[in-house]
Parts: sequence; structure tokens; C-alpha cells
Amino acid sequence: MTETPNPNLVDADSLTGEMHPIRRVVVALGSNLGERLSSLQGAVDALADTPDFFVTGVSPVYETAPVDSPDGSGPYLNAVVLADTTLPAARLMERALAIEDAYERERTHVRNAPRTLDVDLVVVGDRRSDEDFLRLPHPRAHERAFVLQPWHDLEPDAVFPDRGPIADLLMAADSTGVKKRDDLTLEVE
Ligand SMILES: Nc1ncnc2c1ncn2[C@@H]1O[C@H](COP(=O)(O)OP(=O)(O)OP(=O)(O)O)[C@@H](O)[C@H]1O
Ligand SMILES: Nc1nc2c(c(=O)[nH]1)N=C(CO)CN2
Repeated sequence: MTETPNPNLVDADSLTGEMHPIRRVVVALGSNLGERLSSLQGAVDALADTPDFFVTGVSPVYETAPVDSPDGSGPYLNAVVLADTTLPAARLMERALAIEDAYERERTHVRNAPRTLDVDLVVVGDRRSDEDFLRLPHPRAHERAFVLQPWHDLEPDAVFPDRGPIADLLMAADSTGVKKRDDLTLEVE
């Protein structure tokens, strides 16, 4: 008997004609050095220019008090980008690092040192990874109001893998020092 593929058996979110899974991606952006808004806008533009990466949402901009950061660190601007992509997660990580480099991100040994641009992958579909180069879902994002609040603005019903509804996570997180900047906006081409 000839076996025909079962159209209902698709383990990834969905499949393109080339059989690459389309994954929904949540990217967190942050900057607390230099021209903060320009750096975030540059990251949005660079992400939107990435082949096979389709930006579906850009959050409001928040000004946030630095968390777990060295004394004297300035306030961050934070935002979240949602996208659909067929790119493998490792390629996305390379792209995120290249975008940071383009904004003169300096990498020091000081933990959470001030930075011109941080591009973090929060969730990439149902992809899981536990390597230094790529940890997915992001191991700290579920407790960071500066990620959860802008994500919640875009997707109030979203669920963080293994952690639960982001609305609940946001309630549990410390949101003091997370203030919406209605005077600042990020554009998507
Ligand atoms: N999900 C991820 N998103 C971004 N970088 C990651 C991720 N998983 C692993 N990394 C690795 O982390 C390194 C970047 O660390 P970085 O100094 O930017 O961390 P951080 O942004 O300061 O801290 P945190 O990870 O707590 O936000 C890179 O080498 C990158 O490959
Ligand atoms: N408010 C705020 N604090 C942080 C941030 C950030 O983006 N915003 N990023 C960090 C390391 O990635 C450490 N602390």
C-alpha cells in the first residue's frame, strides 16, 4: 500500500512550499548608551530588511530603569518586535549579533554593562536551545517587565513557553521604573 503524507501531521507552526517551518519570533530591543531611539529604529529597520523575516508588530517604546546593571548605568529604552520567519534560529542569532555590531555595541566582561544596542531573541516558535551561543526561550525574559510589558501591548494573550500567560508573568514582575514614552515611536517600513 502506498503511504500518502497526512496533511494534519505538521509539527511546526506551519510549513512553506520549501518545507521550512514558519516560526513566530519575539525579539527584545534595548539601548542605554548613545542615541538610544536611533539605535532601536536602526534595529527595527535591519530586522525588517532581513530576507525571509517578516515584521508583524513593533511595540511602543518604554523608558526603563536599569535592572541588574553596574552602578551609574543610565536608563534604557526598550521595545519588542514580533515577526514571522523561515530562518533557522542560529541564523537569527547571527543576524542579531551583526545588528548589534553595526551599532558599535562593545562587548566587555562587565555583566550588563551599558550598551548602544541589545537584540535578544526571546522566543523562536517552539525552538529550544541550551547552548551558550543560543538559549531559547530566553532564560531571563519571563521575569523582565521591560520585555513583558511591550510584548503584552502587542499580544495580551501570548503565552511564554513553559512559564504561562505573559499577562500573569507581567503581574508578578517588578514594573516600577517601566514607563511608556508616548512621545517616542518606532516606525516599520
Ligand atoms: N536568546 C538569546 N538572545 C540573545 N543572545 C543570546 C541568546 N542566547 C544566547 N545568547 C548569547 O548571549 C551573548 C550575548 O550576551 P549579552 O552580553 O548580549 O547578554 P546580555 O544581553 O547582556 O544579557 P541577557 O542575556 O541577560 O539579556 C551572545 O554571545 C549570544 O550568542
Ligand atoms: N531596564 C533594562 N535593564 C536591563 C536591560 C534592558 O534592556 N533594560 N538589559 C540588560 C541586559 O540585557 C540588563 N538590564
